[in-house]
Amino acid sequence: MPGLDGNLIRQRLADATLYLCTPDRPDLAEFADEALAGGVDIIQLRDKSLEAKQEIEAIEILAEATERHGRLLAVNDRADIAHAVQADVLHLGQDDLPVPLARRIVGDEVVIGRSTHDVDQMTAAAEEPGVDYFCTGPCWPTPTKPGRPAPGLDLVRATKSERPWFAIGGIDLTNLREVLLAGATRVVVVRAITDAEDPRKAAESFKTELTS
Ligand SMILES: Cc1ncc(COP(=O)(O)OP(=O)(O)O)c(N)n1
Ligand SMILES: Cc1nc(C(=O)O)sc1CCOP(=O)(O)O
Ligand SMILES: [Mg+2]
Repeated sequence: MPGLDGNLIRQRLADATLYLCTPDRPDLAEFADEALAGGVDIIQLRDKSLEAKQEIEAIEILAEATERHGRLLAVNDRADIAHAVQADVLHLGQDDLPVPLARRIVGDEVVIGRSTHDVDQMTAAAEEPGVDYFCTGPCWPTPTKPGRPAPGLDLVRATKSERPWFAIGGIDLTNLREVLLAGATRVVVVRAITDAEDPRKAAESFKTELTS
């Protein structure tokens, strides 16, 4: 099955407001289905404990769900896996593959995103050729990324870009308003949906606030 056309991927990215990263879990198919039904626009398998074979198996579960819901599938860190599974999105942090090298592997159709943690990184990601979107964070220190210092909402306030960008880190339904007031219009979350008793309802609540 061929991957999605790059223009369609970029259109979906432009419209995306809610991005979910999830580890593998026993109920991954059902969880992804609920989160996507609730309005998650992009879903990424983020699980550092998996070997490549298990990672691909989990990504294939997400691929089935994102295709059915017409949403985007993201792969973290691994350009080779993103290419092999025909993912829509590859996400790269500051210590991951340089963007030009990743582009050689995934080609031009796939959207590439970057993590940024200070104003210099954010400014670079807003300009760097080959970057389609970037994230700024963490907004608050988060156990999901232990040891990563949080630039906080000051970085969100400093961010201005024509490129789509997402705030990340420690965001939940109790502080989402603050993130939006600081200037973000898109967010990435992990625990706020992965730990929710009802992931569909949690995603719906995010979407309601993000789109109102
Ligand atoms: C959408 C999104 N934003 C940020 C990250 C973090 O990337 P990175 O800094 O490379 O850290 P790891 O996730 O690889 O631990 C992300 N994965 N996705
Ligand atoms: C994976 C990740 N990257 C971050 C960054 O700042 O780049 S913060 C983060 C974890 C976000 O998890 P939660 O929503 O559970 O706080
Ligand atoms: Mg990474």
